[in-house]
Amino acid sequence: MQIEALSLSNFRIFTRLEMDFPDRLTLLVGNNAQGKTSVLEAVHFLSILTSPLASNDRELINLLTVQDELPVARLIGKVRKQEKTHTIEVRLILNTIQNGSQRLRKEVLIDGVKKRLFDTVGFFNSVLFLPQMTRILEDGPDERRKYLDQLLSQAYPGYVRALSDYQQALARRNALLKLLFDRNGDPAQLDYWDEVITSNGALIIEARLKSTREFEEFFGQQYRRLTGGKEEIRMDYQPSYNGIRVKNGQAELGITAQQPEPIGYEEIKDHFAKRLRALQKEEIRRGVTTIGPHRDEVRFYSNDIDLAVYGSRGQIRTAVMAMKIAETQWLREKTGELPVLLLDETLAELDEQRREDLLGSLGLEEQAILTTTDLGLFSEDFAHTCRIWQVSAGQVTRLNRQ
Ligand SMILES: Nc1ncnc2c1ncn2[C@@H]1O[C@H](COP(=O)(O)OP(=O)(O)OP(=O)(O)O)[C@@H](O)[C@H]1O
Repeated sequence: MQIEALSLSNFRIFTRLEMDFPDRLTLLVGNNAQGKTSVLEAVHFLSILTSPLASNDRELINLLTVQDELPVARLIGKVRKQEKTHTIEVRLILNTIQNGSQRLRKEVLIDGVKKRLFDTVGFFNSVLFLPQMTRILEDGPDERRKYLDQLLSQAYPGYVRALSDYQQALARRNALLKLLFDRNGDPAQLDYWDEVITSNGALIIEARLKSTREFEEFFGQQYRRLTGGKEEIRMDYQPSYNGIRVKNGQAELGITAQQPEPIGYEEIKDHFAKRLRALQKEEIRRGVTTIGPHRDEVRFYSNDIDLAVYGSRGQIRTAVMAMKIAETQWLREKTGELPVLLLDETLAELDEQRREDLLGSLGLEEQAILTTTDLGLFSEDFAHTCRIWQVSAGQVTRLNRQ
């Protein structure tokens, strides 16, 4: 999998950008706040049609353009996949509706043909590493669920659709729970939404359980390698309907005793539905759905120590680096091709040995795009193997002939 060229208009700081990339290594050099990360963000956006850096897509539209009558940001990637070249075009269109408020519409075209968003996520694969991604391990369960969802959306067709249907149904079910409480209504009205929630929820949980187990192997190998064989990593997916709560890094028994983990779709759905029924009265009283994939947790343990609670800065940094390398390998297994690796300011965070390890393993097979404020972090030999672009105030200039 490769990206050959990128064209942006009105995306973030770029009113206009045209770039091309070689098969292997590209280095984006520039001072802070010039647009380097935004190039990586744009490439990754072509994979997952969302940005881990923005709370909503509107933020991605160039601020000056937002004043236009019909603001549009456009991203076009020429990508190579299974020996064929394709064009992915994404348009972010800010429509003003009757009451003056604005609504964002997202359109995707592959090779000039409009496609449904669900069908295009994961058409092109990339792995993005940002220094702030240590948050996946350090912050609350939301970050880890988001991480898993974005990873899985590239590998499992149908995952994004199940997630979107689940989220919509969840909002409707929560509204109905409140209504039933206020009006003392008939709880049988919940049956339809319970079916939608449990059928989509079971798909999501099944995919998450399965992929966590598969991914753990790749992750474990990389983590062992980066810690000189001293540390093991374990991932633990904890469905909320099992009633497990995690406190201070310890799994506690919650609403019910821990059930053996169901494995297949039917079993998960059945188990989830039973728990929902058992909790019905309580949920009507609280007006909220208390179990389901939106409340599930995934924990990471290094030598049985919960990294979110006890992980040192260095351990967490190493774990995230291992996680990203593992993602490329896991995605290769799922899709048959190596994804494009996007590394933002990665080297500044690493000690010299790890820096050399990483650079030594880069670009041998996959295509990688790296950013840096300091070209001095790279050896001359390494820099010679890269195409170097200078990024300055939303403009790019090619610095060498690579
Ligand atoms: N929607 C937008 N419209 C215009 N400018 C934006 C928009 N979103 C972000 N910016 C600007 O883009 C710049 C940040 O770009 P980016 O994060 O890509 O920089 P960078 O070169 O990676 O910097 P650093 O080295 O600090 O990470 C900032 O100046 C920011 O204000």
